[in-house]
Amino acid sequence: MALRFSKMHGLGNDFVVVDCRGAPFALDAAGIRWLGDRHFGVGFDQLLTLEPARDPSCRFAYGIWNTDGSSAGQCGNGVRCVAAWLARAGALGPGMTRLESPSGAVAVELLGDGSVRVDMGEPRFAPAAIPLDAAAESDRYAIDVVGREVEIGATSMGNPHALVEVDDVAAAPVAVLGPQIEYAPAFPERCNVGFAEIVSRTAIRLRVWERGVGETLACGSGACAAVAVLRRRAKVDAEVRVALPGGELEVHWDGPGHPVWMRGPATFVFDGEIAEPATGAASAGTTRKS
Ligand SMILES: N[C@H](CCC[C@H](N)C(=O)O)C(=O)O
Repeated sequence: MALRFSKMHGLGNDFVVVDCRGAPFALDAAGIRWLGDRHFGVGFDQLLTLEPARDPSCRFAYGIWNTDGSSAGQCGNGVRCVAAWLARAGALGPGMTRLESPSGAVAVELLGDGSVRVDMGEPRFAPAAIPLDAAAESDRYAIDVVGREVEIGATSMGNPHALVEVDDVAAAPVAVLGPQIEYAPAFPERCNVGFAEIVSRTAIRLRVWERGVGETLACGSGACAAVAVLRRRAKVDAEVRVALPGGELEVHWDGPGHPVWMRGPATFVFDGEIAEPATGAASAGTTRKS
């Protein structure tokens, strides 16, 4: 059966969006890996499935899957695309709307310039909430990464994030240290890994190694996590421009007791449909991935 989808992106963090409001998504993890394969399938950083809400305070729900077939609790660039997709379908009007992410409700608002503002909820710093294996909550942790100590900050935006401060983000060892921290024993559910260069109290540069994906051109929850960790260290102000390889996000956090606000674009690329390959062909296309 043909699978209909929309290809979208938020600052080059790209998505396949599938409308599952009428019928549940049919692909298993191997099928998701095939769909996410840029050579044998469509290709995406995340698959987003639009679903009926279970929480009565939310209009719709969305599911998030990484290219390795694993699921994620939050996706900041993705939720902006979900909102834009629903608005194009006539299902979302103006004003704030609550949407149900796998880790709870977020609120979205489509702005007149086509950008989307999102209440991403409060960052959670308690180690158990991240989850991070640490004796006590701190704004710095020294974790063991393949036999040496690396200093990180950590928080949950509904998904786990580690943050490494660097002097020069262009030279940061993202492809080496990213996967090593993603799989460090201190993170029992692995983590997304941000590398942040502080430019000023209102601007940072950020690259993110995403759990289950690799380095992406942008990571919305990663941008929120970076600002939360750096603000907790009193290194940035409440309003921060986050420059990612794919473009810029505005992030605002007033501190404990307040949600993190994120604003950025949501872009349609094309609508399409693809036939599922016969069994075997799908897995053949994914064996090259670890
Ligand atoms: N691209 C997403 C984050 C995906 C997170 C995912 N890789 C995970 O396993 O948590 C964003 O814009 O926030």
